[in-house]
Amino acid sequence: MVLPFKHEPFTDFKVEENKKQLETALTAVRKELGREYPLVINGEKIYTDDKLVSINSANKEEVVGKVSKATKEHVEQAFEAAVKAYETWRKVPAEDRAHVLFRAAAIVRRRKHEFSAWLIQDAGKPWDQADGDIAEGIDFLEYYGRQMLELDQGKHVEDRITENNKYFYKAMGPGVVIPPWNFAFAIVCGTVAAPIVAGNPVLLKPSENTPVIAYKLVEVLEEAGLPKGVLNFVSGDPKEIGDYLVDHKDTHFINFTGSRATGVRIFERAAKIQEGQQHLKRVIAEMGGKDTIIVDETADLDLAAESIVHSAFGFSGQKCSACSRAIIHENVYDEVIEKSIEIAKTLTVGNPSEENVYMASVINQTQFDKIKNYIEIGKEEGELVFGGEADDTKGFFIYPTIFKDLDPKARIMQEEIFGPVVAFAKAKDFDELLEIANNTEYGLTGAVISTNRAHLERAREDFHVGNLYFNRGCTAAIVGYQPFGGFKMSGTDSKAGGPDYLQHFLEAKIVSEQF
Ligand SMILES: NC(=O)c1ccc[n+]([C@@H]2O[C@H](COP(=O)([O-])OP(=O)(O)OC[C@H]3O[C@@H](n4cnc5c(N)ncnc54)[C@H](O)[C@@H]3O)[C@@H](O)[C@H]2O)c1
Ligand SMILES: N[C@@H](CCC=O)C(=O)O
Repeated sequence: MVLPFKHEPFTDFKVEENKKQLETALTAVRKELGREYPLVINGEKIYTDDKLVSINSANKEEVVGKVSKATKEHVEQAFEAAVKAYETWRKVPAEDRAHVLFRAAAIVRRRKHEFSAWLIQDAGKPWDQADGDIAEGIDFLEYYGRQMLELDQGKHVEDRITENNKYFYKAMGPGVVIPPWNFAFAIVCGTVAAPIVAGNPVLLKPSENTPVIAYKLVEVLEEAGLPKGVLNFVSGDPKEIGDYLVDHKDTHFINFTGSRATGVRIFERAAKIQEGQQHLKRVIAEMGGKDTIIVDETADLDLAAESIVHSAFGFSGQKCSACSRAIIHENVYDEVIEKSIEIAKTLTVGNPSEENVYMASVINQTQFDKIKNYIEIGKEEGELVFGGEADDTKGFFIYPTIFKDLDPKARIMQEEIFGPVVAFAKAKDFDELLEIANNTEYGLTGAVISTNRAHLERAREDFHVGNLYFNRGCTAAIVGYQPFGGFKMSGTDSKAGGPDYLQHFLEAKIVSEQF
């Protein structure tokens, strides 16, 4: 008997005891910085000479950890282990598989602050964002465990006289999980836990930016009782092993989350049948966003400004769901911009290890340079009304940046920046607000701030995004409450944390017996 799913509560760091616990965890984690981590193949820990070096993006000198790099030979060994493990793991009762996830959730919950501390170091997340990321990871474990118990019952189909029909779900075979760095615990946890609880062994290739926290998850699942070979940790350079993982004949599914460019590449490659391959690969590709908040003339303007600013600048805009476009009715345009600037002025930028830092550094030099370049493009395309500063002397810091008066077709209105930059444009009526909101190739999240019921109902039908929010920001979906995934070039709309997600990793079978 498991309790009904409820999402993990967030930690209130205004409570002195909670604050102390996180500070203690940060001190403990600092003592571990610079350690070396192995690959894990068939339960064996393998240290290689060649390493991925993960650095603290807020302090470039600080090495978080050095993680072994898999070669193609390691990947081959991992496939062998996964193929072998499939024969036994798929026959382990669903209840026992679910219990591995529940035990893992309990382990992470007990060590929550330690995991947050690792995320603060490895991914540059401020305290509240790190805490939210870990809570989401726990939610995925709890939610997918319960989903598996439910799906294990199969679905009802009809019988005729002297006939018995059973419709049930079975595992599909080993697969590959390729996550991004920005939800370095939650997304890794969810994209690994779902196929595993469904009975499929996994090869996990973490992001090269955040391999340490991914390794910590592998340790937890091992401690929770996951048999060897079911989760193989093959960190490495995607240029060396990425295609090899995707193309492999034993890959049954690729559970990818990341940029549009990588997702499309994987989607195309996975379609090609390799020698010895006897199945079609499934691709789950959750990709980028160019997410929009629209504000009509009836809106609560304080709510509008709050929603835009926090959706745009939370975790420095490094969320696929981040608001990077604000489209405002012309009657309230100036006021919403003024209010947004006033809120943006209050945001603190600094080292995420410190308390009360709202925004920290962006993940690496490449992202820093890319965002800076977009700020220069924005200066050509619109008017810079707030921020625009960047400083990479110690870490990769970009300050909250607001542009106004953009043409909807401008590059900073169309291309994913993945940084703390939001662009405002004006529209004359609700039709135009919606038209601009829909005019990108992405379709991930969006929000409408309005008190007009007809406008909200119109948006429900015509605002073409996978996650649409009314009178709130467009980030922070909760597992089991707002399943997550986008339309158009934002991906395959797999709806992570939703009731249909596990079916991506299962095959439905019918057995019909005649008496
Ligand atoms: N839709 C969602 O749910 C969602 C969630 C989080 C992030 N994202 C998107 O992810 C992007 C940011 O993440 P990123 O910078 O890590 O993306 P990325 O595409 O650079 O990398 C994602 C993963 O793909 C791997 N990879 C890179 N090249 C590969 C190749 N040729 N073959 C196989 N794997 C390869 C990387 O090592 C990493 O593990 C943004 O576009 C963001 O919007 C989407
Ligand atoms: N699920 C997260 C976004 C994940 C992508 O970066 C949200 O809803 O904000």
